[in-house]
Amino acid sequence: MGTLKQERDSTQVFDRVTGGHGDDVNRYVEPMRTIDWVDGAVEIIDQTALPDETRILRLSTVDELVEAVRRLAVRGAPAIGVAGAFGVALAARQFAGDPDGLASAVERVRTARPTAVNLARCAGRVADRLPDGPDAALKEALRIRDEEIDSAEQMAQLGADLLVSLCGERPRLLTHCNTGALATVTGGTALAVAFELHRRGALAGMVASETRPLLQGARLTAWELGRAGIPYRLIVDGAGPFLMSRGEVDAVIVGADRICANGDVVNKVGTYAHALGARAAGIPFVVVAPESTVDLDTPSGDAVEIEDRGAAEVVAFRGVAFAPEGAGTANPAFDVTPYPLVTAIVTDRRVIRLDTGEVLGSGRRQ
Ligand SMILES: CSC[C@@H](O)[C@@H](O)C(=O)COP(=O)(O)O
Repeated sequence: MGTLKQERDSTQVFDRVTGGHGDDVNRYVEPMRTIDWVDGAVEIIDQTALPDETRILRLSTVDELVEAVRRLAVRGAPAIGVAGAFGVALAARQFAGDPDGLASAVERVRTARPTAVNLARCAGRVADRLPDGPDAALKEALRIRDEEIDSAEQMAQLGADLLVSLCGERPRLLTHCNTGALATVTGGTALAVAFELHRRGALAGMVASETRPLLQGARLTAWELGRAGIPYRLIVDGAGPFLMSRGEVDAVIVGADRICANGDVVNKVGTYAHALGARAAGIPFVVVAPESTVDLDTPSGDAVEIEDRGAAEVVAFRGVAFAPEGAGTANPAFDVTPYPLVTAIVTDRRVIRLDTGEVLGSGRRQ
C-alpha cells in the first residue's frame, strides 16, 4: 500500500473544509464535510485520529484511497460509497492510456470492503462513465457526492417526523456505531434524524453505544453529539438492552450498510442485540439509510458477505493488547437484523413500515 502523501495542519484545513469549529462543544457548529474532491485529489477527515485530532488526509492515488477505506480512515456506508466514486475518478486520471492498470485499479476500489453495498455500487456507476473519459467519470462522482448530501437532508426530515409520530415529543433515542456526518458526506443517516429533532427542540437526549471493537460510538458519535450540543450518555454495548428494559430508551435508531430485498438490515455488529432488546422492551427499532444502501438484488441477509477484520482488533486496542496471547477470536464487523425485528426503514424518499406489513421492493418475502 502507498503511504498517505500529505498530512497538513489539521485545524487549518478542517476549518476550511467545515466552516470552522471551536472548543466550546455546547453550541451548534456548521455541518462538516467528511470527504470531498479538492484540486485533483480526495480529501478526508481521518476518522482513526478522532476525537483526539481532526486531521485531514489528502489522497492522490488509488492505493492511498484503498488503504484509507480499508483501515477505516473513511468509513460509514454512504461515505465509502463516495470514496469509491472518487477512487474510480482518481483511477481514470492515474491510469489514462493504461486500460489494464485502470481495470485493476477499479477492481481494487470496488472490493476494498465487501459488506456495504454503497462502495461497489458507486464505484460501478463511475466506472460505467470511464469510456467517456476522466472528466465524465469525475462529473459522475461529484453527482454521487451531491446526491448523498441531498439524501441526508431528506432522511433527517422524514426520520424526525416518524420518530415524533412513533414516540411523541422529546424521545430518548439509543444509537449504535456512527451514523453522523462522519459516515456520510455531511449530515448523516440515523444521527441526522437526531440532529433534526434537536434543531426542532424535540429530542430529550441520546444514548450512544460504544461499538466494540473500534469504538465508532465512543470516539465518533460522542464527538459529533457533543459538537451539536446534544445531551448524551455513552454506554458499553451490552448495556443497551438493559437500559431499554428499564424504560430509559424510547426508540432505537441505527443506520445500515446494506438493506436486503426482504428488509433484513446489515449493520455494525451489535445492532442485532439492540434490535432484540428493543423488541423485548416493546419499543420501536428504526433504520435510516439512503436508497443507495437498499439492495433489492440481494434477497436476504444470508446472502451478504460479512467482513471479518481479523484478530488484532479483538485482542488489542490502538496497539495495547488485553487478551492472553494466542486467544482464539472471531471479528465479524457487521451483523444481520432480521426484518421482523425492524419497525420501519426511512430512506431519502420513503418510510417503509415493516411493522404494518409494508415491503421494500418486489413485495415478496424471502
Ligand atoms: C451511515 S452509517 C450506517 C453504517 O454504515 C454504520 O452504522 C456502520 O456500520 C459503519 O461501519 P464501519 O465499519 O464503521 O464502516
